[in-house]
Amino acid sequence: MKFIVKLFPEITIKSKPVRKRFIQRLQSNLQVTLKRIDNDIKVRGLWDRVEVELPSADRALRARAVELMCCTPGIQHILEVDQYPLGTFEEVFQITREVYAGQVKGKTFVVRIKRGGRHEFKSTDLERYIGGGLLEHCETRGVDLHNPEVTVKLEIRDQQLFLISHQHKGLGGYPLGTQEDVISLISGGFDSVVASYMTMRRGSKTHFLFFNLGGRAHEIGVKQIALYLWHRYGSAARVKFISVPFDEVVGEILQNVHHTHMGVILKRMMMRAAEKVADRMKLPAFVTGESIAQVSSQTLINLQVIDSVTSKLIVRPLVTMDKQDIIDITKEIGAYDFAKNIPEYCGVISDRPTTNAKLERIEEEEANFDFDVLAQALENTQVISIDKIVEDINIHATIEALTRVGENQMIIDIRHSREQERKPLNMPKAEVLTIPFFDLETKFQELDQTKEYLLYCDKGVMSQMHAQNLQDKGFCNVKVYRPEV
Ligand SMILES: Nc1ncnc2c1ncn2[C@@H]1O[C@H](COP(=O)(O)OP(=O)(O)OP(=O)(O)O)[C@@H](O)[C@H]1O
Repeated sequence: MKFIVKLFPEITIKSKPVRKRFIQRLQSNLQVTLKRIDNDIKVRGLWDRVEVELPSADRALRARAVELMCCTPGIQHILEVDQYPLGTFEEVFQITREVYAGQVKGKTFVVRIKRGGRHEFKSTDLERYIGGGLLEHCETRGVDLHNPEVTVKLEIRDQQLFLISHQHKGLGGYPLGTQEDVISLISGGFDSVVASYMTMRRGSKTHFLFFNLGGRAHEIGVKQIALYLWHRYGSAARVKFISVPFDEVVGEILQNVHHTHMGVILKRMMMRAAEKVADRMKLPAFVTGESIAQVSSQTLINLQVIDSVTSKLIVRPLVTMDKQDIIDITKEIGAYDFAKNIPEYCGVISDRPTTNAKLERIEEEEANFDFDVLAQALENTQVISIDKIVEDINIHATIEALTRVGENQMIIDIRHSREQERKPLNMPKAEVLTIPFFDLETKFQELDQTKEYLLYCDKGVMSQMHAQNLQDKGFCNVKVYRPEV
């Protein structure tokens, strides 16, 4: 089973050495991720494409490989290809008919052939032959050269015939690692999640920097979402998750800064800290999810005052985007339910925040701020490799995790319904409720509170976060269920 991976068109207009480097990177990214699903998958980078060959035609393997390639930056589309030795026109037609008969029935169609190498026929001759055959044998609605419902695609390279049976849309963008690394300031909300995704898609290894304003449950939630993004779109390269405890910085701001300036000053503190982190990692830029006027503090004047605190480049991929478009992207990339579920944790909720920050005034306010508090927060920064997040959360878990279900206990499977269908939790002896994590908080209150509930998810990360969250809200009858593996 073979795939032809077509490059994102912007790669093909690069100079020769740059294009070569990008193709090599795409090849190695695909190698890293595809080998995880089957060690015998072969990936070959060529001048105008990357070829991927699976060791078998197993359907599950094929589906996983397609899903993985569809989430890999740098790919325009993925062609699923069957390969045959090039025979006579009649043989080529018979093969084409076998693959396409069902697809062209009742539809208008066109045959398109791409040919490379020397042959004694023209592509148009073969297109006509096959088109005539399909017309005669397949109950089509006829040929339409301009707006066909189905395009029958063949490629001939030397003495090989490639028949494209399916086409999948790729992610576009540049192969991960072809652009400089960046650090994304991630709060777990819609905006920073989409901003992080956009820099990954554009080819930058994207590290995550989180300022913890809201305690352990917030941190687990943000780790979960960062892990999701990395796993799905960026796992060809390892990145860091950096967490800075910012509660005392917020406390210092609350005590010593006038309320109208708190928001801007908090962001300036974040930028100062981000600069130090970026310096340590020798990186030139960080990323935020701000967009003009989305909230009253995100005016151009305020953003300029925020920027002036650092010499690093602040990349704002969403700067002119509408909120609804941003939310739509989270749905497309599968991050909507995660982001929606992250509560607003910002402790610095300004009453009538300034929309017109003056640098002088901000600096006056900041003169009252004890910068040792910021230095201490930076001292306490934690850096972990993103692939160690699950381990880390489990090591530091504060909620008791049980391996068995006892009397008066019920399991709540909090996974997304997609996951529940894919891998049902089969426990005939226990009572299992299914409440996806995004409905949990509201539905939990309606449950019989004389019982104890054990939350279950795939890796034990979501269940820790939500159990913690419910306990913080005063529900003591909640624990985690983690079966032994
Ligand atoms: N706790 C945090 N940790 C890391 N970055 C943060 C944090 N809070 C805010 N940011 C960064 O600042 C940006 C603007 O945050 P703000 O809270 O003003 O807006 P927002 O629209 O709520 O953002 P988001 O939807 O990303 O939470 C965020 O997109 C993010 O990049």
